[in-house]
Amino acid sequence: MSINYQTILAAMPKTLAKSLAARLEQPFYGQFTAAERETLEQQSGLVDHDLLLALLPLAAEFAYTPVSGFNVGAIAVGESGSLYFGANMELPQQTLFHSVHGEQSAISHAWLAGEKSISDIVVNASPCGHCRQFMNELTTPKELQITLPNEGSKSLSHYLPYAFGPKNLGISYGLMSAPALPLTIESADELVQLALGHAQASYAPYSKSPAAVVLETEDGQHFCGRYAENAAFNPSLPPMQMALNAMMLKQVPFTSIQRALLIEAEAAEISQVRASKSALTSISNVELEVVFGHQE
Ligand SMILES: O=c1ccn([C@H]2C[C@H](O)[C@@H](CO)O2)c(=O)[nH]1
Ligand SMILES: [Zn+2]
Repeated sequence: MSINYQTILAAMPKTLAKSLAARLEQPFYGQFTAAERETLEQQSGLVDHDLLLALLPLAAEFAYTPVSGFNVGAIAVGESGSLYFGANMELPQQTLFHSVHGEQSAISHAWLAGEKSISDIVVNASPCGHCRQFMNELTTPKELQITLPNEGSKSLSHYLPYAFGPKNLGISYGLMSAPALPLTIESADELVQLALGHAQASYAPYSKSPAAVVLETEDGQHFCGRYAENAAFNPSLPPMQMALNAMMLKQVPFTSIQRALLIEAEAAEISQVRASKSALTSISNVELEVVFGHQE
């Protein structure tokens, strides 16, 4: 997991490569603030979607694809104007449903960074049906713009007509804009408290089963994943996948995990325990710790 920036920069427009090279001398974790985006625009002469499209090869470099070797890069624009990279992730020797798509990765990146909505998704391949359905959970299908290299910008409604979504199941809010879920745990363990906050912020309007994962590395870094449910159920993104994807975006090897914690609600409708264990065992020997909270 280490990116060879030189090769990527060499294939980019010269003005952008120069501007990026200066920025990449600092640590870079697939995120540009609105101010950094403006600097890139000014220095490269590429604006709006042209800049985002030109950045996609860099986003795709973050992918981990031991099965397909097909790297998808995506960029989500948050309401703050910040840019969030996303890339697809496959787990080695695992059934394919553990995979995270590039679009899901960019959206969860923005969500974990505190964004409440997304205006644009720019991606280097046409979003698959699963991703269109995942994005429809954001409940802004008319406003959400999808931009592809040769297709310009079109709304999600264009890509997903006759959509099935939260409203069909009586839910009026959506992913990134949902009320917090009630969950309590009495514990002085900092990792438990961190995971608890993410479980309360997780999105589970259909199963009412909040869940979050925190992965701790040997050098004390924490990577969090919140459960992101979907009205069509199968495109739901499990918390373990989101946490592993956060590690991937920061280019931290999975072998550095020293603690893995899952929090969910006692006696909840559904459980993430077995799926989380099965995902974790494909990349780590660490035993999953499970802590149950109480839903009031
Ligand atoms: O919209 C799409 C379509 C596919 N993929 C990924 C999933 C898998 O890792 C690889 C091959 O399908 O590409 C995405 O990330 N987004
Ligand atoms: Zn997809």
